[in-house]
Amino acid sequence: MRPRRFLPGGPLKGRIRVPGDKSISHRSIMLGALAVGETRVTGLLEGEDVLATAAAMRAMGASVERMDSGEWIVNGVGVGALLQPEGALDMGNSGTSTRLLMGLVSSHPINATFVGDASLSKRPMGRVIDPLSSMGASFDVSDGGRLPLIVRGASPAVPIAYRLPVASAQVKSAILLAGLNTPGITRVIEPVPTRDHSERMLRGFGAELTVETDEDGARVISIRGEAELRPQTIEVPGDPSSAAFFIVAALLVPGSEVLIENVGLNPTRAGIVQVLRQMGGSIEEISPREVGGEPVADLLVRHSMLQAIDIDPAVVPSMVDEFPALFVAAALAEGVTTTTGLEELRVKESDRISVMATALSAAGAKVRETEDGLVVTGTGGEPLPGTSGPVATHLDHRIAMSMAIAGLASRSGVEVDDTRPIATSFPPFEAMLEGLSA
Ligand SMILES: O=C(O)C1=C[C@@H](OP(=O)(O)O)[C@@H](O)[C@H](O)C1
Ligand SMILES: C=C(OP(=O)(O)O)C(=O)O
Repeated sequence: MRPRRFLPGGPLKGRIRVPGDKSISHRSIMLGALAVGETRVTGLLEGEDVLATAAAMRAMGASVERMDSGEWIVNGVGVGALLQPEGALDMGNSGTSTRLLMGLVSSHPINATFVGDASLSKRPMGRVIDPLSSMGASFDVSDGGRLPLIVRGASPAVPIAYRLPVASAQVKSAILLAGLNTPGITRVIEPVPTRDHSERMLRGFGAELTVETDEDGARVISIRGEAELRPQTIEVPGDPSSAAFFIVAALLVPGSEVLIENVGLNPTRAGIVQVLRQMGGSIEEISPREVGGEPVADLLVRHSMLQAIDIDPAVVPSMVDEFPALFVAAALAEGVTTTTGLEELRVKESDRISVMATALSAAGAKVRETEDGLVVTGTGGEPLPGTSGPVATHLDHRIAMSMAIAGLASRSGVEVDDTRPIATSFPPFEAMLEGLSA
């Protein structure tokens, strides 16, 4: 364990550029590995989760290399040509790697064993096993539907039309990726829209993919297999989920003014910006532009007095990973912030509702846990008292970073029990924080 106490240290000032988007980075490597020829990726997130995806694609035959310039070169094998991996695929802490790769393996004539760390081994995989089984794949898995498990791919797999029972981009993407090597049309019906990077990128790589809206307003995504993907040159925009920690920190610490460059603002991801603005946060978008087929802007964030709100559950999918940071913002807002519809947070790297309730309470915040959310009574801008001992982060990077930010907005600091998991999604987080506090 690597514990650290995060202390209040005056206003945050300066400019930063957060690392590349994690969702887009995973998909760049996976799709590059399925295209014949050379895919070039700049701005790739070099976090442990994405490196787990890279290692897995190498184990299945692709070449994935980092150049000295920082650019990544992927030479793919072609859809249908993934090789039998020799050992188990170690997914580390990464749900995205696991679920999306289970989809890929499911329609290839190979078997793969998936293993992961203690956090990932508690997370539900039944949500992808069900649809992938209907496509013909079979699974050796314990009753709970958790890692470790073996996927036995089907060849040929059979196309399905599947209505998502949970709002999950990972489940959607697993099915679409399986559809790449499945003859015919594979369809995913998505009643609640989730991040659409897979759709955008599959199209960009040349797959035949359409998105329609049915009479009930659900998105119907259809992909034709067996697809042929063409290699691409990709520039990965900055990760809004990583930017969120610095947005919240700058809003909470008096006197702060921070420019965060190159932040991806895809509408299926940018809910946190919208919600913090509704709370009165000053977040200005500068030079809006397009990077790698995604809307991007620089964000100028200034300290603001936040007002509590009832958060509309309809925005949840567009900020599903940002709730731990949002809870910290709510803890210093004026009034009572209510969140609902957050059941999915309980099956992330940790149970993010209950872990944040415990951690914020330890720091002196007033929070009440409900079945599907947290009710937070804010201090009205006063710093939180701080913790006397370490708060437990349960191998969850977003809990560690959220509580680090809570420490900046406290009187005596917040001690985080383990900062190592931060490297899964945001290796330079602590260095950037120090740079802004200096
Ligand atoms: O598709 C993706 O890249 C992701 C989807 C989300 O998971 P769910 O689909 O499980 O909600 C999100 O929490 C995760 O960080 C990344
Ligand atoms: C939920 C997350 O990631 P994953 O599901 O890929 O582990 C996250 O990064 O917050």
